[in-house]
Amino acid sequence: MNEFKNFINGQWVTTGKTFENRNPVDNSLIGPVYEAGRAEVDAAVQAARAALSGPWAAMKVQQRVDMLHAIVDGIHRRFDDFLAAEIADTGKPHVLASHVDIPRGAANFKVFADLIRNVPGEAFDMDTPDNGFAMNYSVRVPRGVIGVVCPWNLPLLLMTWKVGPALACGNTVVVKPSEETPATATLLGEVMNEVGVPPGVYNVVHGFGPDSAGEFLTAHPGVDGITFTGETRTGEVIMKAAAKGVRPVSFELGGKNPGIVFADADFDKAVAGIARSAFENSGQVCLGTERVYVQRPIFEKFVAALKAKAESFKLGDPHDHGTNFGPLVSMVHREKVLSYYAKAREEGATVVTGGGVPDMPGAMAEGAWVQPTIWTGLPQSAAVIREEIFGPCCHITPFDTEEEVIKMANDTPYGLAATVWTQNVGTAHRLGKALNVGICWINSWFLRDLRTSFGGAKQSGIGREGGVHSLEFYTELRNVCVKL
Ligand SMILES: NC(=O)C1=CN([C@@H]2O[C@H](COP(=O)(O)OP(=O)(O)OC[C@H]3O[C@@H](n4cnc5c(N)ncnc54)[C@H](O)[C@@H]3O)[C@@H](O)[C@H]2O)C=CC1
Ligand SMILES: O=C(O)/C=C/C=C(\O)C(=O)O
Repeated sequence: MNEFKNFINGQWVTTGKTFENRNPVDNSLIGPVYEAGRAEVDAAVQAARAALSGPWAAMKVQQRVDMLHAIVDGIHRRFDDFLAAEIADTGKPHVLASHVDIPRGAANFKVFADLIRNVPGEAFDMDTPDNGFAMNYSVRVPRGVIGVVCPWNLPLLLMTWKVGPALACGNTVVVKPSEETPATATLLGEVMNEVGVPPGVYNVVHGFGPDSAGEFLTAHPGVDGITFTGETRTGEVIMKAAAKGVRPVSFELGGKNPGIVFADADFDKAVAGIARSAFENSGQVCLGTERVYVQRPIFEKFVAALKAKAESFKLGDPHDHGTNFGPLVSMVHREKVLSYYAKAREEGATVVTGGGVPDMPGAMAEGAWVQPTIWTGLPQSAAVIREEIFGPCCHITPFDTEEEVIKMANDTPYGLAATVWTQNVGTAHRLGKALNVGICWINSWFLRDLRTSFGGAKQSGIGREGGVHSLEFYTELRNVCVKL
């Protein structure tokens, strides 16, 4: 049995209180997690603050870059350990975790190590009233101690997406992984020690949100900035905590993302693309598609083709390389998703496929499984078209004109991502401009260049991360004006 300790100042810390980490494949116990109380969170923040003026601060940029590359190598060296930990915590299939989660966990350090060595500053000469001149130039300094609050859907990927740039910029971090997925953040602590990252630079505190480690961390006055991915309502609570002391936040929040398929799209690619965006990671991706709009001439054919895709997924043991569909993250989350499956039926949806719990063999019958599900026939006001479900399901609505579909796609408080399928270049560019989202994919989905901006419009987030945009949050930009 594994146990999951807090990682504070380079040391493994237990506490008097534990909670259970369970494997959603069969609801079996993975092991206990030591919940951090106020004292442990305080110790982690103090350690992170002390590390800001220790050997970490004294490192030249190139030394920090080398250290980040050592972390990349460390993750690759322990690839199988990370893979096993992520699969156990989430139930996600081997094929997904080995191609997406763990490689991206390493890449998130590499991209920011490369960036920080190459990023230019700004400089302005100016004339002065005494006929002299002055020179202005910018320097970027670390923001300080960063509180990193993470979700469970892509645990290593999303945590390192924040920790990578934070460390590249010279900050120190206190990470609060999701209570559902404590393993890979903990394992990363071992890598940090193995490669010689100074104590206090990377800390991990385990626990829940309210009245637990999440709240204690985000309310802690020693935290200089908070980066968070998760539900919009949680973002509101964290923002209130951050208001005390006027600490900046960077948020990537919920979504209700549209997928739009025009009649001129490459049909097979569009079906495969929407199948991925609706069902990958069992629909537990904030960028995923839960609202599909298909132009009327191909509507029936598209519904039938997506149904066939949904019914072709292989559910089963995530370690089996043929499995491409896993359970939801927990029994609690399954209750939420199944409540929407019931709501869709109550609201009069046509259930094209799925809508319930699959028949799983043996111990897997105890796991958090749901069927991939497709609905049609509901009005835009229906709950499953308006609210984030975060499950493997989508509703498909027909549309006639570009104007009509833009209106429907934008009719949501969210604005994270969209995926549009068309072969008409004009349509593609017009949609790219008209959809009120942070990320618009054309003829693709989740195609990530880590140098690009990433984040959400409206209630889907605050700020952008990725490439140089991450520097805006993880550094203070200082202007130095020298009168010459
Ligand atoms: N990437 C995304 O956009 C994600 C969205 N979700 C959505 O959120 C729903 C609920 O999932 P949860 O895991 O409960 O998301 P959540 O937003 O409640 O939790 C995310 C993280 O925030 C922490 N947290 C919760 N309340 C907090 C508080 N008051 N102060 C500080 N930290 C706090 C949690 O412990 C966890 O580490 C899902 O059903 C899904 O709809 C969930 C996970 C990821
Ligand atoms: O590629 C990324 O950086 C992030 C992808 C997915 C999410 O942010 C999410 O599901 O929350």
